[in-house]
Amino acid sequence: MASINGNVLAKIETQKMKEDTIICHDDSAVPVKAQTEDELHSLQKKKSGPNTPIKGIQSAFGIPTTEVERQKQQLQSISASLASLTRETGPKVVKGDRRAETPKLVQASQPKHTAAPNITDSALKFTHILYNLSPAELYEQAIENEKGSFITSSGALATLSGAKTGRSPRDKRVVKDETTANELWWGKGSPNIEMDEQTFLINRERAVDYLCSLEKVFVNDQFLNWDPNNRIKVRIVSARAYHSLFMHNMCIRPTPEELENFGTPDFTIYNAGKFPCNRYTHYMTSSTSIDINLARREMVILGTQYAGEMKKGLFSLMHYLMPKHQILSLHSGCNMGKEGDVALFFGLSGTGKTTLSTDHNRYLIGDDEHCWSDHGVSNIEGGCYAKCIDLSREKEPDIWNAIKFGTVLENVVFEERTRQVDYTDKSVTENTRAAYPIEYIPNAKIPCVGPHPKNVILLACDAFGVLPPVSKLNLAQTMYHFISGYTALVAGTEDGIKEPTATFSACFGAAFIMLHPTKYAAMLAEKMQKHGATGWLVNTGWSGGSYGSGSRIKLAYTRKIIDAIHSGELLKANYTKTEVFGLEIPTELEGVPSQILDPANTWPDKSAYKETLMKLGGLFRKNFEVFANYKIGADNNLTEEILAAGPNF
Ligand SMILES: Nc1ncnc2c1ncn2[C@@H]1O[C@H](COP(=O)(O)OP(=O)(O)O)[C@@H](O)[C@H]1O
Ligand SMILES: C=C(OP(=O)(O)O)C(=O)O
Ligand SMILES: [Ca+2]
Ligand SMILES: [Mn+2]
Repeated sequence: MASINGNVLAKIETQKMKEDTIICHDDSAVPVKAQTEDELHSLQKKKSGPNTPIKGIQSAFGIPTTEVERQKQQLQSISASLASLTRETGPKVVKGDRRAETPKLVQASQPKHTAAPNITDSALKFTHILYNLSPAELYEQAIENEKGSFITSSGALATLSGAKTGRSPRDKRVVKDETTANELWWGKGSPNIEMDEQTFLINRERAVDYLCSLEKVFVNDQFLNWDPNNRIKVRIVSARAYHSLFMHNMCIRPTPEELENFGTPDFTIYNAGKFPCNRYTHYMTSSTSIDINLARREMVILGTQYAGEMKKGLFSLMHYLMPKHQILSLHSGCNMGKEGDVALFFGLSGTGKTTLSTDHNRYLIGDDEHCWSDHGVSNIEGGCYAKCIDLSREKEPDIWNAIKFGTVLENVVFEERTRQVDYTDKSVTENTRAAYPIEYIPNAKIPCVGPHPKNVILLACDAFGVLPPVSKLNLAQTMYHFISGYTALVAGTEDGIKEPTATFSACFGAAFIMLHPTKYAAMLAEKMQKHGATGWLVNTGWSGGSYGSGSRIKLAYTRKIIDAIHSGELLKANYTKTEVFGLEIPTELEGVPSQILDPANTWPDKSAYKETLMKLGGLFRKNFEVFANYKIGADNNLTEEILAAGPNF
C-alpha cells in the first residue's frame, strides 16, 4: 500500500452508481470516429490525387494501368536517372519517406541480371524518393533533417547554404567535345572552362554515388520557359529539402495533369553539393565543380550548396539552346505596363533588375531570365530571387510581402525567440536572398509572357559616380554598353573606404553566356531595330562623388526616372550631350532634382570629377579592345558605329 511520510492513505471509496453516471464526460462534442491514436492521425490527411508523370499507359493486355503501376513507371524513370554508369543499372528506389505512417511502398522493378549478379551494397540498398513534394512537406523535411532550418515570424523557411554563400564562376566547367568545340565560346574572357567527357563522368558517378548512398533524395520535375513552343522539361535531383523548395519556387511548377504527361526530362541536374570533388580528378582546382554536359543534357554540382548555382546553370543551358532557334536569351528583368508596353532591365548582380522590375504600377513578367522570340518575351523561370540585405517594407513593399510561407530565405539572421528577421545583419553573408514563386508578387503577369519590348534599360551601379542617372542611347550606344556590361560595386567592408572596382561582363551576364557575346549582341540589335525599342542607360549607383564621398542615388529617384521612361515622358525631354561618354542626358525630369541629372554638377571637386570620368573612360576602352576584331550582325556599318559609340577623349 502506498504511503507518504508513513501515513497510510485513505482508500477511495467507489460506490456503485447508476449506468449513465459511471463515465465522466469531458465535453458534449461528438467523439472522434477512431479507436486508436493511429486511426485518429490517419483521419487528419485527405487522400491526394495521383502524382505521377505517366498518363494512361496501357498494360500489355490493354487494361489501363493502375495507380500502383503508374507509380512504378515513374520510379523506373527516376531509377534510370540515378543509375550508376559502372555498376548495376539503377538503385532500388521507393517512393515516400521511411518515417511516413503509410509508406507508399512502390518499388521500381529491377532488371534481371543474366550473368553473375553484380551485387554491391549499393545495389542492395533502397533510396527513398521524395518526388515533387509540396512546400509544406518540404518545410517538415527541412526542419527535421537540415540543421539551420527555421520558420521565420513571417512564415518563410530560413536556411543556410553552407560554406558557399554565392556562385563559384571559376569552378563552372563545360564538356568540350567535337560539337561544343565549334559551337561554344572558349578561351580568354569566356565563362566556359573546359573539361573532357571522361572527367565529367567521374564527377557524375561521384554525385550519383553520393545521392544514392543517402536515405532519401528529392526529385523535382518542372519546366523552364513560359513560351509553350520552347518549354524545357527539367529534373532536379538533390539531397536537401532546401534545394527542392528553392527549385519548386524558381522553376515553373507543373499542374497535376502536366506532371502526369511529363515523360522523360530534357535536362537533369544532379546536385550533390554537400559532397566535394577533389584535385586528384583531372581539371579540378578546388573542391567545387559545377559541370555541364550538353550532349548528355546533364549538370553535376559538387562542393557547393549555394542554390543559385542550379538556377544560373539552367540559364547557361538556355543561352545555348535558345539561340539555336533564333531566340535571344537575356539576363534581364521584365515588366509590362497597363497599355502592354514591355520594358527589359539588363544589369549585373546588384544593379536593380529585381528591385526595379518589381513595380507596383506594372505587371511583373520576371526578375532575371528571359527569352525574346519572334512572338515577344517570355520568362524562363517561375519565381524570383531577391536580395534581402537592408530590405525595407517602405521602399520595397512587394518583395517584403512576398517573404511569407513557402519562401526560401537564405543565410539571413533572425532574433532567436521571435524569429523576426534582421535584414541589416550581414553576419552570415551580405548576399542574403529570398526565393519565392512569382505569383507572390501581387501584379505578376501569369502566364509570364508579353509583347515585344518598347524600352531596353541598361542598369549600371556606378560606384565611381560619373555616369549620369539616366541617358538616352542610340542603337550603336546600346550595343556598345550591352557588350561592355559595366558595373562597379564596392565589396562590403568594414575596414575603411575601398576604391570601387569596375566589372565588365559581356551581355550583362558573361558568366552565363555560351556563345560569343557578339552573337547575342547582333540578335539584340536586330530585334530592337525591328521592333523600334529605345535603349536607356540608368546609373543606380553613386552621385555627387565616388563611393566614400558621394552617395547612392535614392531608389525613389531611380523609380521616377524609370516611370518617365515607361510613360514616354522622357522621350519628349530636352537633351544635352555629356563629355567623354557622349551620352544624351535630359535637362529636366519631374520628381528628380534637375542638378543631379548631370553628374558634373553634383561633384564638389570638379577636377576630381574629370579625373574619375577619364579613368572610367579608359577602363571602358581597355575592356572593349578584345571586341574590336569582331563583326556584329550582317551589316558592317553597325560594327563601325558600335566601335565609335564608346568614350571619346
Ligand atoms: N537607386 C537604386 N536603384 C536600384 N536599386 C537600389 C538603389 N539604391 C539601392 N538599391 C538596392 O540595390 C539592390 C539592387 O539589387 P537587385 O535588385 O537584387 O539587383 P539584381 O536583381 O540586378 O541583381 C537592392 O538591394 C536595392 O534595394
Ligand atoms: C542569382 C543571381 O542573380 P542576381 O544577383 O543577378 O539576382 C546570382 O548572381 O547568383
Ligand atoms: Ca542575375
Ligand atoms: Mn536579381
